[in-house]
Amino acid sequence: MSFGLFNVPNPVNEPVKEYRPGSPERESLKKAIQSFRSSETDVPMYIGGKEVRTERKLRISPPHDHQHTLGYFYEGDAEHVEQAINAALTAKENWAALSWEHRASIFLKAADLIAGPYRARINAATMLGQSKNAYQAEIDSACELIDFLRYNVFFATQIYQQQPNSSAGVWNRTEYRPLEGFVFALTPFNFTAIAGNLPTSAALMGNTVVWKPAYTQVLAAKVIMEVLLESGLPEGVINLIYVDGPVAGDIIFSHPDFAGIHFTGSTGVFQKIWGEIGANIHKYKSYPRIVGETGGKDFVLVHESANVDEVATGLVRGAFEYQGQKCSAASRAYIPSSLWPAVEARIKDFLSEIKMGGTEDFSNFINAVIDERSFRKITAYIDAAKESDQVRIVAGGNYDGSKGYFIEPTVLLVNDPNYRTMCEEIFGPVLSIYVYEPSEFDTILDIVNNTSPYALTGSIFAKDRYVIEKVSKALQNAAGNFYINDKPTGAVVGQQPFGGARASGTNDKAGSSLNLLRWVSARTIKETYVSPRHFAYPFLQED
Ligand SMILES: NC(=O)c1ccc[n+]([C@@H]2O[C@H](COP(=O)([O-])OP(=O)(O)OC[C@H]3O[C@@H](n4cnc5c(N)ncnc54)[C@H](O)[C@@H]3O)[C@@H](O)[C@H]2O)c1
Ligand SMILES: N[C@@H](CCC=O)C(=O)O
Repeated sequence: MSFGLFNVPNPVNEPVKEYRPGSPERESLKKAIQSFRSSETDVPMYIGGKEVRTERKLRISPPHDHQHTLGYFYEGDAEHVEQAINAALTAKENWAALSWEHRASIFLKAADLIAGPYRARINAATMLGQSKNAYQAEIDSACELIDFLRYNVFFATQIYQQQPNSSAGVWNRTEYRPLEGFVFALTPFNFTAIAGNLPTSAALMGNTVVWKPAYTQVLAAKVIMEVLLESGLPEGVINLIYVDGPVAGDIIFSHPDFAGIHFTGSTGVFQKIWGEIGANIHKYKSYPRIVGETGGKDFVLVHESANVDEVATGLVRGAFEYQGQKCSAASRAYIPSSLWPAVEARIKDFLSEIKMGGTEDFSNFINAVIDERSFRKITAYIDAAKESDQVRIVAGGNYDGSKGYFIEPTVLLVNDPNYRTMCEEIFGPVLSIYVYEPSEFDTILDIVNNTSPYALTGSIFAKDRYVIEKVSKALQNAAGNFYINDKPTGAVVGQQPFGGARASGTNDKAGSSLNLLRWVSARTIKETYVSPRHFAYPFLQED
């Protein structure tokens, strides 16, 4: 019960710490890394507030040092999926009835815990478990997750404040109920912030959740759960299970109380899930909300008026930060022949300065790709490019999976703008470049627009304002996040709401009120103060 219309603290983006040598944040991060490396972390499932362990213990290892054991997690089966659904449904009534400010307080506290006492621990878990360097981990698992938690509370209040007009004698109200049933959060390996945001955004709006992360992200997922429990999240509100995706899907997508899926991952998996939900539609009590942000083939279009250093920097950061394992990564670039020799030289300069290795050595910019499956998939593209007479390897091209899954940042120059690495999502450190004649610029716009089924992110580098406007219009549907004179990655919560269209997802913009709206079902209430007491209209009376 609330006796006040409360204002929430105004959110501001969490400042990114720099981890310079000698800084206190660097020291505490190194200690947290050492602590994870020197012991084996036990990673149970969390169902109905209880830690659940099974006979099936699976090893967790750093992608950059796959022989080392960081700990073990416990794989569940169909029974654990059922238990998690039941726990979510049991918790639903009390959670949905809790005043919004108390729900909000739990997530605001979680943000403060990550900003403070858990910062080093969640960053270290992400660095070791997902092979992200300190700076990339700080941006993701600390700052972006903190921002999601704080901004979502603010956006929730904006939604609750949206109320209808009322004419005389009437009070109209809208209440934003949680969905009936439970929400399934299915999260990817590459962003700890996304893993945290997908279950918590739905829970903030009063839903209860079954959360299944990627197996390669469970170490940081455990830290998220520790934070939520310390924040006072009641049992059963978010239930974290480690179950094979299709096993979980079979049960969840045929359950009558399935109310929605909050998904981030590959396009293929999302399309399969959408098909399953469609086939089962008659089984559900409500039409489930389907929210999915998926793959990309993100472009950088360079005009001859662009600055070479800005282009080369945007390409190297955009393509190779976190080994290119960002849905937003610059993976195809179109460069005018007039600029290409200078851009090529600058990219090679930059790449010669880049070091590759484990995340424990803070001087490494490039670390390992996530697992052996990804390593094989990415290196198969590189091997095929080496064999092809349509491709010249401009930089990189070497790899070594013996200690960790290391792949050099690789730049391919292709002579066909439809060569497969210009069209398909590789999700690794591979950038493909097509060099065009400046006179062909309009043709290139069509090619950028039509080469891939995706429409996630893209950017234009140009100084000519007429060109910038022309490209912005021509590529209006080619990207959900469009950048001018910047790399196509690095969206910040509250500043660049994130998501793509076409095959890249439902574009429900994580980190905005648009996303939170998907987790509520509005009820309109009309109250009439003096109700009519007879059916007849006044005009029926005789003159
Ligand atoms: N658009 C975005 O905002 C965004 C952000 C991050 C990642 N991504 C995309 O995610 C992908 C990389 O992440 P990933 O490799 O973890 O993705 P993925 O699709 O392999 O896995 C995502 C989740 O789905 C589960 N899953 C896999 N197959 C399943 C099935 N058949 N049924 C049910 N669940 C299943 C996985 O276990 C994981 O939890 C890339 O394609 C990337 O572009 C998109
Ligand atoms: N939001 C992130 C990408 C998340 C996908 O992997 C960015 O904008 O770079």
